[in-house]
Amino acid sequence: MQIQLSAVVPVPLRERILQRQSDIWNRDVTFQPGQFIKIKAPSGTGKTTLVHYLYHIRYDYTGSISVDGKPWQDYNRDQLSAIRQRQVSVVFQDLRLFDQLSALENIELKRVMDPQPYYPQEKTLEFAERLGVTHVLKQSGATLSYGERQRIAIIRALMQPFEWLMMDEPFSHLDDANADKAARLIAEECHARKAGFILTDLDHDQRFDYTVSYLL
Ligand SMILES: Nc1ncnc2c1ncn2[C@@H]1O[C@H](COP(=O)(O)OP(=O)(O)OP(=O)(O)O)[C@@H](O)[C@H]1O
Repeated sequence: MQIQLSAVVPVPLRERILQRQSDIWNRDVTFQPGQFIKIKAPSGTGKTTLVHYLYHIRYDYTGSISVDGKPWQDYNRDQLSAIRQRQVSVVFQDLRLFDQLSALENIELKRVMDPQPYYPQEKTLEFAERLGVTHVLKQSGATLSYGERQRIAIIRALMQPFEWLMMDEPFSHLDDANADKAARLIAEECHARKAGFILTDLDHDQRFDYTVSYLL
């Protein structure tokens, strides 16, 4: 799945963005299948905005974003839902866990609604063990620490099929050892599926072997 950005400029940020250099905003950029893409973005330059545009849950921009040659706007609701079920997985900066569900239920929610789940439930337990969150699986989302929430959201994203995995500052509340463990797992899963990976971060993340690095 190829993603093409053509002269994308967020409407609310137009003035600010056009005053500075960016490798992404107002440029023509193509993300090729399987690429590992680093997007370094100083605070407030629109990192989260970009991830929302790429997942097509926000559309207040000029220019266009095309997926396999077709603008996001031309996909209907069923097609978008199928893409989010099987082709694009995301970890938002605000993680979007349900407070009233347990950590395990949060991970399982999307998988159990999938008629052809990509992985069996045992995989959740294996990933939780690898990321050191087995002991919190029964805890409610509301009681998890932020670092635990990040690891649960990462596991949830890995449990579904994807051709692109997008993560918005996924390690911001993890210490180096835990971030390294999560990065190893993410890289393994992306490579096994020949999937592309897009990571946005404030700094120069060095945990992945990136194909290309952009400044937002
Ligand atoms: N709908 C909107 N209307 C006006 N301004 C907005 C809107 N959405 C976002 N902004 C502004 O756009 C800028 C970029 O927001 P965004 O959340 O994408 O930043 P970010 O780069 O992810 O920042 P951070 O690193 O702080 O998370 C911010 O200054 C924000 O206040």
